Amino acid sequence: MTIQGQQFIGETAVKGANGEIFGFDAASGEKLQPSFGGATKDDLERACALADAAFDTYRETSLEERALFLEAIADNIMALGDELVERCCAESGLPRARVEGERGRTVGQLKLFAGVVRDGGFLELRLDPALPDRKPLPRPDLRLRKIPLGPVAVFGASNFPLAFSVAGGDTASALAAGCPVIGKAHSAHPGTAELVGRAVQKAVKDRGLPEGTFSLLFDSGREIGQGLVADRRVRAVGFTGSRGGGTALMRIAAGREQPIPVYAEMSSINPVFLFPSAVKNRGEAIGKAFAASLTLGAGQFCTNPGLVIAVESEGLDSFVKGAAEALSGMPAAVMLTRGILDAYRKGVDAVAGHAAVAEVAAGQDGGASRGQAKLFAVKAEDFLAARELQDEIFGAASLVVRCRDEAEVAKVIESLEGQLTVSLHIDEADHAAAKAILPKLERVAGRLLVNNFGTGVEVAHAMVHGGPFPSTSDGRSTSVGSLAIDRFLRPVCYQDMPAALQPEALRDGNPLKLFRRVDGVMGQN
Ligand SMILES: NC(=O)C1=CN([C@@H]2O[C@H](COP(=O)(O)OP(=O)(O)OC[C@H]3O[C@@H](n4cnc5c(N)ncnc54)[C@H](O)[C@@H]3O)[C@@H](O)[C@H]2O)C=CC1
Ligand SMILES: O=C(O)CCC(=O)C(=O)O
Repeated sequence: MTIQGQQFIGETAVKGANGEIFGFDAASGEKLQPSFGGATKDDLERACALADAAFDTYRETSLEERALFLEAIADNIMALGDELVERCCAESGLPRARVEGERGRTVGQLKLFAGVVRDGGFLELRLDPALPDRKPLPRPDLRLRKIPLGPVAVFGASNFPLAFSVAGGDTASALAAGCPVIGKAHSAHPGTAELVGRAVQKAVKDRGLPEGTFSLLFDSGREIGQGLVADRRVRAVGFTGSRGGGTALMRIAAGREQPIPVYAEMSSINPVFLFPSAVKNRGEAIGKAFAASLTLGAGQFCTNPGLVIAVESEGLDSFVKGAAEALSGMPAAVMLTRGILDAYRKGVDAVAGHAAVAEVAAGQDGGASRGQAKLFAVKAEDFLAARELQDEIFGAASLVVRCRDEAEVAKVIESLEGQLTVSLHIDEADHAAAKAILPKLERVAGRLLVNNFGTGVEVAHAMVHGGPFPSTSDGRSTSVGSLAIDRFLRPVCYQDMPAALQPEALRDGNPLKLFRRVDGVMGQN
């Protein structure tokens, strides 16, 4: 077994001396060996000092070198083979096919970012040559490139132990931007975190990069995570998790002497709008597809469809019938951790106990150790009067909001918090009605989908996995897809800088053959 209960501080692998952490088999609750130690304040200090020391060297690696590093991480993750898959399945309770798929996504996004780095477009190079004879005033020589922000703290997510964790999207985009990364491992999957951390550490060494390019710390409480966000050398934070956790980190970051951006992905209930013609023609089929999306991964997706909105009709009834039939055959599911199961049950009980809410469908009951899928319904007027019905229930629970008419649908939209996704189920006859509400929906969410559900985010150039608060802390960006790199960059302008001092990418003659906007014109010039 290569799992040794170690964290990584630069090139060293050490067991933390600040409390004990164990992984658990999510299905049986059995404690997994070995134990892990939480980082001490000295470990935190050393990881931050190394990251800071690595920054200036790492950020000036050639684009090719950086791309090869990302590809080396991907290769090293694959080389972990079955040990990684088995440990990850045990710690998360997720089935093998899902974990293998997630590993493919993780490796795929590292390779996508290798391509983004080689392309160089993310540097956004702009040159406005000097106009010494311009009247009434000459124009100076202006050259712009984007540079990385500095060391980034990445909090691994519990629900995607590979794709949103140690070498997940936030790490890949930060490293691609040129930022050293200090990971904060999630205690729900310490063994998985160690294995992946070792793969990243090996890539740093093999590619001859400064050791502080990557560290991974464990935290037996909250102190190390909070200390990371507060450390003056850390310049940005990536986080996926609860609203409480994300907003706590936002407060720490905002209270620093030099505040820093926190890119936190938090709660989203991903409203699904059912239009009259679509539900009339195929309500039952939409209901069945909805049930599949709702229960995917035990509902532990931030893109899970937690709210369904429609005008009362027979079509809506057939949607509920289709969903109920499909759900009735769904087994209760192992959840990621005991804490997440307890939070799910509490959330479900709170909704079930609401006077205006009725249960309309349920999955199979799996006893105290499994999460049972639930579908509830409420009248729009009652939904509008009860803000708490918009709270995310992390798991396979959803709420149908029955509206009297389109005006009531509009009121529900007005009441919505920011979302990662909004789905519209429409036929051609619904296009006019859909067009009427699209501008309102654009205000609400980062991704608008038609005749589908938000679960299963494609890692691509045009993807947006973000949205207004509280779905994320900063809706101007995405955490999935190549645009994610932009979160960890800032523009710098070099005015009248002598050629010898200019960054190579901005020199006359375009020595790196990159795309640049010269005097407003884009090209390889
Ligand atoms: N919307 C989403 O994507 C997700 C939502 N969740 C929600 O979060 C609940 C708990 O799940 P977790 O994954 O454990 O999320 P969490 O937010 O409790 O923890 C995520 C990470 O942040 C750290 N953290 C949390 N609060 C902190 C604080 N105040 N100071 C410093 N560090 C802090 C934790 O140690 C962990 O590493 C779930 O039941 C669910 O409601 C969880 C995962 C994803
Ligand atoms: O739906 C997906 O594939 C990603 C979901 C996600 O980002 C999350 O659950 O944290």
